[in-house]
Amino acid sequence: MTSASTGMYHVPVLPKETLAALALKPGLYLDATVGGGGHSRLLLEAEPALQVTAIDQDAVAIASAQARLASFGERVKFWRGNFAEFDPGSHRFDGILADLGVSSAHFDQPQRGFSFRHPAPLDMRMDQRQSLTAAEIVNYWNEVDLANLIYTLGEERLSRRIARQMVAQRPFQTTTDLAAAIAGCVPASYRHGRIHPATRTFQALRIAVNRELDVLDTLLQEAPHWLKPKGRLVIISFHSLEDRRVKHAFRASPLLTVISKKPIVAQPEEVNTNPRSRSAKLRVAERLP
Ligand SMILES: C[S@@+](CC[C@H](N)C(=O)[O-])C[C@H]1O[C@@H](n2cnc3c(N)ncnc32)[C@H](O)[C@@H]1O
Repeated sequence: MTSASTGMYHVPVLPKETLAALALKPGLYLDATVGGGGHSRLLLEAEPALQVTAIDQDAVAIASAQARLASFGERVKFWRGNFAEFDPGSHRFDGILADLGVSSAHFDQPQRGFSFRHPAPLDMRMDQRQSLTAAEIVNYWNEVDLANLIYTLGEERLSRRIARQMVAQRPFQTTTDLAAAIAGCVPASYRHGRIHPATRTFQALRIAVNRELDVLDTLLQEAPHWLKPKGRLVIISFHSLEDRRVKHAFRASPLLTVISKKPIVAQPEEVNTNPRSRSAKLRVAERLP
């Protein structure tokens, strides 16, 4: 699907696995990360007596999902904001889905600054109402804090060297300038590796700008309370920092029983057609009766 209004498109990962994990039935579901509406659409099509509350903090994503899900009318309600700040009021859900992180649509909008393949301001905010941007971190944080950030959130072993280079060459205006500086300070073997040498640093910046681990912790704490008895909580994550948190929170929650002992991953056919699925890990838990 390409939405005429926004051009946003997102192929949902683990589609069959997500539907199975949610154990769909007539009722109310929460899509905490509606994005382009791919997963919500699958849910709405699979079960005609199902309704969805759809959340996204990104205005472009909400507009795109509204266009994509328009045909379902009143069966979908939208809320723009961070899932960590969502208040369900008196509603309780039969299932909650969170497909974490950024969507391919974010990378398809070069001006948002998520990609180092196109020159753009160092932005990286999913919610453009917030004030912290990647430019502020890159241009104002001290070297030690930058190195720690790149090491912990990017799992980048050359974090110190990259931080030193960033401080020496700043201020940076654009994504491509920053990526070139990083590529220029790493050994040649690293430059010719499987991924671009700036990939992990960009991941770290994005996670920090959007406080992705903090808001995930809040969601993992709150979401079990938003479920009906036997309601399902399904989280799809894309790196080990997130997956570890999901695993531990599910185990530690007195309200949940773990359904997936091991994370569910994509089949080779899906990885071949949707590269984003390669690192997807789905975990599912159920609210105790
Ligand atoms: C991977 S995409 C979801 C794609 C969606 N499942 C689909 O099939 O189209 C993640 C979306 O969640 C949003 N998002 C990420 N973290 C969020 C948060 N803490 N609160 C609200 N929305 C968030 C992003 O803006 C993005 O649009």
